[in-house]
Amino acid sequence: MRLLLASSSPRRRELLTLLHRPFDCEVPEIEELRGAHENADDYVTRLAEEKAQAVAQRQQAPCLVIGSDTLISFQGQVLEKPESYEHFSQMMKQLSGQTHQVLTSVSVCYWNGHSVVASETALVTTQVEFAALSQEEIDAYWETGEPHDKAAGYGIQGYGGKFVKRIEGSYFAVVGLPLYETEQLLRMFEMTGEVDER
Ligand SMILES: Cc1cn([C@H]2C[C@H](O)[C@@H](COP(=O)(O)OP(=O)(O)OP(=O)(O)O)O2)c(=O)[nH]c1=O
Repeated sequence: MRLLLASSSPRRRELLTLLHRPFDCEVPEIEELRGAHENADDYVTRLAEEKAQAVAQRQQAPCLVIGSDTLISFQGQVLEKPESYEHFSQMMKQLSGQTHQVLTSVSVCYWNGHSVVASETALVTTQVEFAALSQEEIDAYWETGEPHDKAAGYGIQGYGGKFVKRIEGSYFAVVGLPLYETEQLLRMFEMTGEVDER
Protein backbone atom coordinates (compact mmCIF):
# COMPACT_ATOMS: atom_id res chain seq x y z
CA MET A 1 0.00 0.00 0.00
CA ARG A 2 1.44 3.32 -1.08
CA LEU A 3 1.78 6.07 1.54
CA LEU A 4 1.51 9.69 0.45
CA LEU A 5 2.15 12.90 2.33
CA ALA A 6 -0.13 15.67 1.06
CA SER A 7 2.22 18.59 1.74
CA SER A 8 4.59 21.14 0.27
CA SER A 9 6.30 21.61 3.64
CA PRO A 10 9.95 20.47 3.82
CA ARG A 11 9.56 20.25 7.63
CA ARG A 12 6.65 17.80 7.40
CA ARG A 13 8.58 15.69 4.89
CA GLU A 14 11.61 15.52 7.20
CA LEU A 15 9.48 14.67 10.22
CA LEU A 16 7.60 11.90 8.42
CA THR A 17 10.87 10.17 7.53
CA LEU A 18 11.28 9.59 11.29
CA LEU A 19 8.33 7.16 11.21
CA HIS A 20 10.35 4.76 9.05
CA ARG A 21 7.96 4.08 6.22
CA PRO A 22 8.56 4.75 2.54
CA PHE A 23 6.37 7.57 1.24
CA ASP A 24 5.97 10.09 -1.57
CA CYS A 25 4.95 13.74 -1.36
CA GLU A 26 2.33 15.50 -3.43
CA VAL A 27 1.24 19.11 -3.02
CA PRO A 28 -2.44 19.52 -2.08
CA GLU A 29 -4.21 22.40 -3.79
CA ILE A 30 -6.92 23.61 -1.50
CA GLU A 31 -8.28 27.03 -0.56
CA GLU A 32 -7.41 27.99 3.03
CA LEU A 33 -10.28 30.22 4.07
CA ARG A 34 -11.92 30.17 7.50
CA GLY A 35 -15.71 30.22 7.63
CA ALA A 36 -17.28 33.20 9.43
CA HIS A 37 -18.46 31.06 12.35
CA GLU A 38 -15.82 28.35 12.18
CA ASN A 39 -13.71 28.03 15.34
CA ALA A 40 -9.95 27.36 15.27
CA ASP A 41 -10.28 23.65 16.15
CA ASP A 42 -12.84 22.99 13.42
CA TYR A 43 -10.88 25.02 10.87
CA VAL A 44 -7.50 23.32 11.44
CA THR A 45 -9.19 19.90 11.42
CA ARG A 46 -11.05 20.62 8.18
CA LEU A 47 -7.89 21.82 6.42
CA ALA A 48 -5.91 18.67 7.33
CA GLU A 49 -8.78 16.50 6.06
CA GLU A 50 -9.16 18.51 2.86
CA LYS A 51 -5.41 18.32 2.13
CA ALA A 52 -5.37 14.52 2.53
CA GLN A 53 -8.51 14.03 0.46
CA ALA A 54 -7.42 16.43 -2.32
CA VAL A 55 -4.34 14.29 -2.95
CA ALA A 56 -6.21 10.99 -2.48
CA GLN A 57 -8.74 11.91 -5.16
CA ARG A 58 -5.98 12.14 -7.78
CA GLN A 59 -4.82 8.55 -7.21
CA GLN A 60 -5.75 5.60 -9.43
CA ALA A 61 -4.61 2.95 -6.96
CA PRO A 62 -5.41 2.36 -3.28
CA CYS A 63 -3.28 4.41 -0.86
CA LEU A 64 -3.07 6.01 2.55
CA VAL A 65 -2.75 9.79 2.50
CA ILE A 66 -1.61 12.06 5.35
CA GLY A 67 -2.58 15.73 5.50
CA SER A 68 -1.73 18.23 8.22
CA ASP A 69 -2.31 21.85 9.14
CA THR A 70 -0.86 24.20 11.76
CA LEU A 71 -2.17 27.51 13.04
CA ILE A 72 -1.89 29.67 16.12
CA SER A 73 -4.76 30.53 18.41
CA PHE A 74 -4.29 33.54 20.66
CA GLN A 75 -7.01 35.14 22.77
CA GLY A 76 -9.76 34.02 20.40
CA GLN A 77 -7.88 35.03 17.26
CA VAL A 78 -6.48 32.70 14.60
CA LEU A 79 -3.00 33.59 13.35
CA GLU A 80 -1.77 32.11 10.08
CA LYS A 81 1.22 32.86 7.84
CA PRO A 82 2.30 36.52 7.65
CA GLU A 83 1.06 38.32 4.54
CA SER A 84 3.58 41.18 4.90
CA TYR A 85 6.20 42.62 7.24
CA GLU A 86 3.47 44.72 8.92
CA HIS A 87 1.30 41.67 9.50
CA PHE A 88 4.29 39.71 10.88
CA SER A 89 5.34 42.56 13.19
CA GLN A 90 1.80 42.91 14.50
CA MET A 91 1.59 39.16 15.28
CA MET A 92 4.99 39.16 17.03
CA LYS A 93 3.91 42.10 19.21
CA GLN A 94 0.74 40.24 20.16
CA LEU A 95 2.67 37.08 21.10
CA SER A 96 5.47 38.94 22.94
CA GLY A 97 5.58 38.00 26.65
CA GLN A 98 2.42 35.85 26.31
CA THR A 99 1.40 32.22 26.04
CA HIS A 100 -0.34 31.12 22.83
CA GLN A 101 -1.67 27.81 21.55
CA VAL A 102 -0.29 26.03 18.49
CA LEU A 103 -2.96 23.83 16.92
CA THR A 104 -1.85 21.08 14.57
CA SER A 105 -4.18 18.53 13.08
CA VAL A 106 -3.12 15.41 11.23
CA SER A 107 -5.52 13.45 9.10
CA VAL A 108 -5.04 10.04 7.50
CA CYS A 109 -7.40 8.79 4.85
CA TYR A 110 -7.65 5.44 3.13
CA TRP A 111 -8.48 5.74 -0.58
CA ASN A 112 -9.48 2.55 -2.42
CA GLY A 113 -8.90 4.00 -5.88
CA HIS A 114 -12.49 5.26 -6.21
CA SER A 115 -13.51 6.80 -2.90
CA VAL A 116 -12.42 7.61 0.64
CA VAL A 117 -13.21 4.48 2.63
CA ALA A 118 -12.11 5.79 6.04
CA SER A 119 -10.62 8.93 7.50
CA GLU A 120 -9.30 9.66 11.00
CA THR A 121 -7.98 12.94 12.34
CA ALA A 122 -6.12 13.93 15.51
CA LEU A 123 -5.88 17.47 16.84
CA VAL A 124 -2.89 18.38 19.03
CA THR A 125 -2.75 21.61 21.04
CA THR A 126 0.58 22.86 22.43
CA GLN A 127 1.06 25.83 24.76
CA VAL A 128 4.00 28.05 23.83
CA GLU A 129 5.28 30.86 26.06
CA PHE A 130 7.14 33.66 24.30
CA ALA A 131 9.74 35.98 25.81
CA ALA A 132 9.08 39.72 25.70
CA LEU A 133 10.41 40.92 22.32
CA SER A 134 11.78 44.32 21.39
CA GLN A 135 11.00 45.90 18.02
CA GLU A 136 14.70 45.48 17.14
CA GLU A 137 14.52 41.74 17.78
CA ILE A 138 11.33 41.47 15.72
CA ASP A 139 12.89 43.37 12.81
CA ALA A 140 16.13 41.37 12.94
CA TYR A 141 14.12 38.13 12.91
CA TRP A 142 12.19 39.25 9.80
CA GLU A 143 15.52 39.87 8.06
CA THR A 144 16.50 36.21 8.50
CA GLY A 145 13.80 35.27 5.95
CA GLU A 146 12.54 32.53 8.25
CA PRO A 147 9.08 33.90 9.16
CA HIS A 148 7.33 34.11 5.79
CA ASP A 149 6.13 30.49 5.38
CA LYS A 150 5.33 29.73 9.00
CA ALA A 151 2.18 30.05 11.08
CA ALA A 152 2.24 33.32 13.09
CA GLY A 153 5.62 34.01 11.45
CA TYR A 154 7.99 32.00 13.59
CA GLY A 155 9.84 28.70 13.53
CA ILE A 156 10.58 27.11 16.90
CA GLN A 157 13.16 24.88 15.17
CA GLY A 158 15.13 27.80 13.77
CA TYR A 159 16.17 31.34 14.76
CA GLY A 160 12.71 31.70 16.34
CA GLY A 161 13.68 29.11 18.97
CA LYS A 162 15.36 31.80 21.06
CA PHE A 163 12.00 33.51 21.63
CA VAL A 164 10.43 30.41 23.20
CA LYS A 165 10.68 30.29 27.01
CA ARG A 166 8.58 27.17 27.55
CA ILE A 167 6.40 24.71 25.74
CA GLU A 168 3.82 22.29 27.08
CA GLY A 169 2.78 19.61 24.61
CA SER A 170 4.32 18.32 21.41
CA TYR A 171 7.41 20.00 19.94
CA PHE A 172 6.92 18.09 16.68
CA ALA A 173 3.33 19.34 16.41
CA VAL A 174 4.63 22.94 16.62
CA VAL A 175 7.07 22.22 13.78
CA GLY A 176 4.16 20.83 11.72
CA LEU A 177 3.60 17.09 12.27
CA PRO A 178 2.87 15.44 15.65
CA LEU A 179 4.89 12.25 15.43
CA TYR A 180 3.20 10.23 18.16
CA GLU A 181 -0.32 10.88 16.86
CA THR A 182 0.69 10.28 13.25
CA GLU A 183 2.27 6.94 14.18
CA GLN A 184 -0.88 5.92 16.08
CA LEU A 185 -3.15 6.80 13.14
CA LEU A 186 -0.97 4.89 10.68
CA ARG A 187 -0.88 1.82 12.94
CA MET A 188 -4.65 1.93 13.28
CA PHE A 189 -5.08 1.76 9.51
CA GLU A 190 -2.37 -0.87 9.14
CA MET A 191 -4.04 -3.07 11.79
CA THR A 192 -7.58 -2.97 10.40
CA GLY A 193 -6.67 -5.58 7.79
CA GLU A 194 -8.30 -3.43 5.10
CA VAL A 195 -4.86 -2.05 4.43
CA ASP A 196 -2.11 -4.48 3.44
CA GLU A 197 1.23 -4.49 5.22
CA ARG A 198 3.95 -2.82 3.20
C1 LIG B 1 4.66 27.66 14.69
C2 LIG B 1 5.51 26.99 13.64
C3 LIG B 1 5.02 26.69 12.38
N1 LIG B 1 5.79 26.11 11.43
C4 LIG B 1 5.27 25.79 10.08
C5 LIG B 1 4.59 24.43 9.97
C6 LIG B 1 3.81 24.57 8.69
O1 LIG B 1 4.67 24.18 7.59
C7 LIG B 1 3.53 26.07 8.60
C8 LIG B 1 2.05 26.35 8.74
O2 LIG B 1 1.44 26.31 7.50
P1 LIG B 1 0.47 25.16 7.00
O3 LIG B 1 -0.58 25.82 6.17
O4 LIG B 1 0.03 24.28 8.14
O5 LIG B 1 1.40 24.25 6.07
P2 LIG B 1 2.27 24.59 4.78
O6 LIG B 1 1.53 25.54 3.86
O7 LIG B 1 3.64 24.99 5.20
O8 LIG B 1 2.41 23.16 4.11
P3 LIG B 1 1.26 22.21 3.46
O9 LIG B 1 1.63 22.07 2.01
O10 LIG B 1 1.39 20.92 4.23
O11 LIG B 1 -0.09 22.86 3.62
O12 LIG B 1 4.26 26.69 9.66
C9 LIG B 1 7.12 25.78 11.71
O13 LIG B 1 7.84 25.26 10.83
N2 LIG B 1 7.63 26.06 12.96
C10 LIG B 1 6.89 26.65 13.95
O14 LIG B 1 7.41 26.86 15.05
